[in-house]
This record gives sequence, structure tokens and C-alpha cells, in this order.
Amino acid sequence: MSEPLLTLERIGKVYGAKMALHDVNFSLYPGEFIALVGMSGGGKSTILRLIAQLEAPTSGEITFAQSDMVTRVMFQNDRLLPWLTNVQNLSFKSSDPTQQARALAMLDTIGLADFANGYPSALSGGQKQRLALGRALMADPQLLLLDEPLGALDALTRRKMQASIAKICHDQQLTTLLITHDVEEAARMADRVIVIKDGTNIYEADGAKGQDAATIGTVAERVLEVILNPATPARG
Ligand SMILES: Nc1ncnc2c1ncn2[C@@H]1O[C@H](COP(=O)(O)OP(=O)(O)OP(=O)(O)O)[C@@H](O)[C@H]1O
Repeated sequence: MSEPLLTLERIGKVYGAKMALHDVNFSLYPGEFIALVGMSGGGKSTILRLIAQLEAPTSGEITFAQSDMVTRVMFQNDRLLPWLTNVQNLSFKSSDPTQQARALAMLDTIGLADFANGYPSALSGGQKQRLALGRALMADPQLLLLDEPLGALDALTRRKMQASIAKICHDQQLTTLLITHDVEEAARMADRVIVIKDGTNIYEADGAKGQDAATIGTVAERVLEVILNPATPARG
């Protein structure tokens, strides 16, 4: 296997009297799509903030394959700029023709080629999330962090977006870390699923990305069982 893009070793994070994380250990490999799942308050978002270097761990070490790694985060709230057109949200109004051409090509990749000159307010929830993904991808990130990006979408749109995001990440060979409460979403989208509970990674299993519904269901059931019963072996 290739060298990891990043490795978390014995990571701890304390906020005042609250120990949010203790002893988190895992690596993320180039081109891999991993999902962190677990109940609310388990520490998933804290791990994401540490990997994004928005905060530092209290203990332990995160090793990055390179110091100047380009990382982008996509949140549940799309954070689009409503006063810019959709294509300008990708090009940031750059007058550079190369950047403009890239923005148009990206709209095509995310299936919004017909919406270039409209505004985000006229897009559906799923379209807004695709535009937010396109904006993150414009930076050519080596690492994409997805923090519950589909949490606000209705069930059908969410399902479509799972397939569309997984495909875009796969086609671009992006290294991706997804945070979700939804075990089926994790099983469907990820190569590897890691369960975070009470501030530590208690279990990991191969995901069922691109596989049939029965396999996705089996992985999701197993992961759910582990989340509900922590006294389970550490590898599925
Ligand atoms: N800035 C902070 N100050 C104090 N406590 C915090 C802070 N950030 C997180 N915590 C605490 O750390 C624990 C882990 O929080 P975190 O948001 O990482 O969990 P999570 O698994 O992402 O939850 P959710 O799924 O609800 O987003 C929680 O008990 C939370 O209250």
C-alpha cells in the first residue's frame, strides 16, 4: 500500500473540563474515501477540525505527507455567495480566462452547465450542494473534508447526491473524509468506514462503495450494531 496522506496517532483533544477526543488512531491513504460515523457528540467534527488544522490536538500527533497540503472543507451549510452568479461562485469573479474556462468546465462536471449565469438562490438544495462541492474542487485539493454535507437535504435528493459526490470524488481520485450520522450513507459512499464513539475510533470496516444494495445493507447493519454495542472487535 502507498504511504498515507495523513496519520493520526494517539490524538487527544480537551476543551476545558471536557475531553472531546482520546486516543484516536487512523491513517488516510491517497485516493481513499473514508467515512467517520457515530452518534452525536462522539468527536467526529473535532477530528475534522484537527485534520483541517483549524485547531491543534491537545496530545498526540497528526503527520501529513507534505506540509503545504491543499485541503478544502464542505459543510452542511453551502456557504455560497448569494450576490455572485453560479459561475462566479466558482471563479470568484476572476478575469483570468483560464480560471473562467475552469469554472465553466467544473459546472459541467457537477451537472450545472445550464445554470452558469443564474444565482444560487434559484438552485435546489441538491444543486446548491453540488455548486459548493464544485467550489471546493476548484482549489484542486489533495484532501476533501465533507462535514455532514447532505444533512439538510430531503431523502431522495440526498440519495442522488450520495451517488453523484461519490462518482465525482472517484473520477478525480480525490482523497476524501466524510462525516455522517447515516450508516447507510457511509456504507454506500466509502471505501472504509470508521466508527467514532466517546472520543475514540472503536471499529473499522470495509465500505461497500459501488456495490449492490444487499452488500451496502449488510455493512450498514454491522456498523450500526457496533455503534449501539461498543463491546465489539476492532476490525470487520
Ligand atoms: N469548542 C468546544 N468547546 C467545548 N466542548 C466542545 C467544543 N467542541 C466540541 N466539544 C465537545 O466535544 C465533544 C465532541 O464534539 P463533536 O462536535 O466533535 O462531536 P460529533 O461527533 O461531531 O457530534 P455531532 O455529530 O453532533 O456533530 C462533545 O461533547 C462536544 O460538546
